[in-house]
Amino acid sequence: MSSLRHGPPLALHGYLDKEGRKLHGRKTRYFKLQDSALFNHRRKDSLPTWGISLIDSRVTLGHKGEAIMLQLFDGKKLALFPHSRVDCDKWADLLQRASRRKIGNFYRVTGLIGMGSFAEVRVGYDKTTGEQVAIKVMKKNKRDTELMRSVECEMNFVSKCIDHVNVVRTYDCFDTRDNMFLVMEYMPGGMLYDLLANEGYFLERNASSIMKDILQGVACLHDHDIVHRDIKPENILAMNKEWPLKVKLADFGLADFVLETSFGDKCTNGMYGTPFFVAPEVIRGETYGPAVDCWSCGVLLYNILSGALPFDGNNIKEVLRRVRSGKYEFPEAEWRDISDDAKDLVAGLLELDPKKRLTAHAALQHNWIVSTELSTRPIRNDRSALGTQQRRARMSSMAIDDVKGALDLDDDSDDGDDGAAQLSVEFAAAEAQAGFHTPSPMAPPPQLAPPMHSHSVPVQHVQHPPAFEAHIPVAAVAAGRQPTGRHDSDMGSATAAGYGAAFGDEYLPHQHQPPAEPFTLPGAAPLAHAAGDDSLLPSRSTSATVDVYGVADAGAGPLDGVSSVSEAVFDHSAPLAATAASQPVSSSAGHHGRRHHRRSGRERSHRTTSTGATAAGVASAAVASGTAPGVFPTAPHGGRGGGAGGRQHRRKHHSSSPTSTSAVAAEASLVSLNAPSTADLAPSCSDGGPFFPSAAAATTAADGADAAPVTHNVRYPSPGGMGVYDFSGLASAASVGNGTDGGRTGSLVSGVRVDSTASSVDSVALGYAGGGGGDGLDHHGSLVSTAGGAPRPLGHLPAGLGANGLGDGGGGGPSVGGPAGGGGAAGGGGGGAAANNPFYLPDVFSVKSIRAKRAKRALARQQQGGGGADRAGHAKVSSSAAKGHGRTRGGGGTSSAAPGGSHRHPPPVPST
Ligand SMILES: Nc1ncnc2c1ncn2[C@@H]1O[C@H](COP(=O)(O)OP(=O)(O)OP(=O)(O)O)[C@@H](O)[C@H]1O
Repeated sequence: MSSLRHGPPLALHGYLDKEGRKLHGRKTRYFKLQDSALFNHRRKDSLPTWGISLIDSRVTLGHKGEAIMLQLFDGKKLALFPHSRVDCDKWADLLQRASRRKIGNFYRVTGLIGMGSFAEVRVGYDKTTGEQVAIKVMKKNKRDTELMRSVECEMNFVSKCIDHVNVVRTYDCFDTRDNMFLVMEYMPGGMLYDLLANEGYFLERNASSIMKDILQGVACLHDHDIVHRDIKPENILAMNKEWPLKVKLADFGLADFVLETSFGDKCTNGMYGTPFFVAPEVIRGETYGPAVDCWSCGVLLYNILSGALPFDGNNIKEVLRRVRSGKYEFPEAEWRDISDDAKDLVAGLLELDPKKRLTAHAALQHNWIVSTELSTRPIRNDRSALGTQQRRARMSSMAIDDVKGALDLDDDSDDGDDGAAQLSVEFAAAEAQAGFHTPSPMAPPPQLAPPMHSHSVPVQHVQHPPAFEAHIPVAAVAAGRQPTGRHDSDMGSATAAGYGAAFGDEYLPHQHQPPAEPFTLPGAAPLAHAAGDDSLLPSRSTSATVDVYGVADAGAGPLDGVSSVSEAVFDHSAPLAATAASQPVSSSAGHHGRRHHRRSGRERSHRTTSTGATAAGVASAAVASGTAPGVFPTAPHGGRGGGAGGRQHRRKHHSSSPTSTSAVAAEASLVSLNAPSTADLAPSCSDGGPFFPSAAAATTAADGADAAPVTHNVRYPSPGGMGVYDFSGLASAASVGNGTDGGRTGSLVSGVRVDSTASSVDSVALGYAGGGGGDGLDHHGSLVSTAGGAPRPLGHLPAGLGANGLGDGGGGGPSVGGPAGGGGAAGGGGGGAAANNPFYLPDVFSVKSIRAKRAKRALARQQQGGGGADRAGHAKVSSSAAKGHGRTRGGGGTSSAAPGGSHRHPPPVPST
């Protein structure tokens, strides 16, 4: 019996007759019900010819109880004839249940917590109990084998319903045609490593209790014959933020079941893992068992205690070679304060021979774990490198200095391993997947990303010293009403599109409802300013810079859902707010946004390198300031980033929709703001923190028209309020674009840079929809919106790693190019790569020769300065591809987003 709250995903397979649409003749087809999706196969073992979502469909019995009549939410009908009465009842029952398996019936979703390589995670609430939950949304892409495998793994794991205090619980699973939703226990503490990174010093006692939690979780999995295979910092989450920390294992995207062999071993195979943490037997290509997790625990323990990694290197090849050798040291500088017991446990876990390695249960009995008298000597090692940003930046900077060398690992003299040839190819795949690249010798080193907002807090209104130019990235939440006028009553706001971001088609309600009134949050004064429209700019006497980043993102109730999306740093926000308050919020944003967007569409090809007044095409955005996060639904059809592609798509499928055209306008009519914290924005911010050198701006229009280097002297307060990030040289480009992709529109809400000193829109700055595919219509005609990547100030991305993409082939981010041209440039070409995200590196690698080939190609393309790679490491979009994509029109300005490739082709709508 399933312990999932709303039952396990539904499943039923079998032959049914289907009535033809035209001739009313019947055909026998093999149908597979997969939770709320129904797939039609010609034969049992053939691939599906189409799939439909059953959510909100009507299921009735017809033909004297021998037929099942399906009326899909969009009115289409389908008649199915099971081959027996019993079958008919069974199918009818399950299809009816499937029609109600909409996650939105049970959970309410709010903000974005964070994004991984294959999924995004959102906060939500159980509608019945009000309990906070985390919802992992995995957008399926059948052609992305890595992704699908990950989905399957998670599903398999869910079926086991592990209930252990050190394993993140899975409460529910909804498997729809396009997405899989995992409802999990919410872990408010976030990633363990982020907490540790802030620890000035550390006691062994603390480390021991953390390790005990981890080992207990691992032991539980092993008891259930599950091997996690991806134990790494990202996958250890904390319940709380204060000592004593309680931590749990999360993320079963690589988990597998071990099977008993005739020798009595329990093992599995497949080369999966994360380079620093992977066990040597995995790299050797052997079959392996649960011991691989123990090895990873050893790496974690070493890392937690010393702040360093036992197997490190300048590139992945080097790292893996060291892992394989199993040789590591306890350098005196880092280990002098650490007890022998601790070292002994590390050594037991980092035993090269898996048979001699400590098991999780044995490790739990180790003296260092059970002892109550551990050393109380403070360990003062620098753990700042453990922080997520630092680790990701590190990963992204791990360039392959010698690509060929990496490919020829088997030539290494110290490495006589037979599997090396195979591995060498895998390295390439791994590196390509991880977005590794070969930097140009001229390129400055990649820089850390500015503060992110995985766990965000409400915006605070603060003042900065007048002399100080502040950079204000603001997420423009793509939201608004759906083109069809549908509205989710449950949301109580016009944020349906935002919801779509998280829930795709299945979440969006299909009833017609009167549109909601725009609302304003208490304490937040909205400013609507249309990009490029000087008349709407606030007049300020002091120098200030406002950058608005747009992100297609999920919204939710009035306050929910916004605080997690964005970040804002305000300079002189009071006058801004004052001006804002006087602006006609409701429609101006949308109106101007549309107008500009259209204009941009026409003018796009005429744009030149001019950086002034290039805001056209930018989603009009409302900027809020105040003490609360603000959401400002404004335009009637607001909240859509980009537009042209969407419009075309809509025309194609929904030409009758009266609002369809206007709905596509580039309107970021909602804006949410939030800042890291009050302290983060404190006026006392001063130099002393990380300070990055200028990077040469490199912006290139996607259509090859423009290059718009803009030098900003922008500084950005660091999250700790300790210093500033310098975004001098931040490349900026007007960049709004859509990529249509097989019927999905990847749209991009763009950003605006307003420089009030000049009293004009100085340039449009690089919003990005995070490559998330942005908004679009699914094949149901529902507005869907892939949550975009979080807004990030750009400019320091390594070449070729432009877009902050995580989505599914949407617009990709128009990126602002990194320092060194190449694919990452400004929405130009590679910038539009769907998911080439240096900060969310898919650091998983696998043995797949086909992928390796692709990776090789990707590398080759990257070397040529072409497109980036999608999240699976496929080379996707090159400049030329961007130019030539017929259905993609960037929003204009100095660049447009690349088309976002062709990730997603929804299955055809069935002929009914
Ligand atoms: N149950 C949860 N509660 C709170 N936050 C969570 C939960 N699960 C995941 N997160 C957060 O969501 C973000 C994305 O998680 P996810 O597991 O998708 O990716 P990841 O582990 O960062 O990367 P990868 O996909 O490569 O494993 C991370 O910041 C993670 O801390």
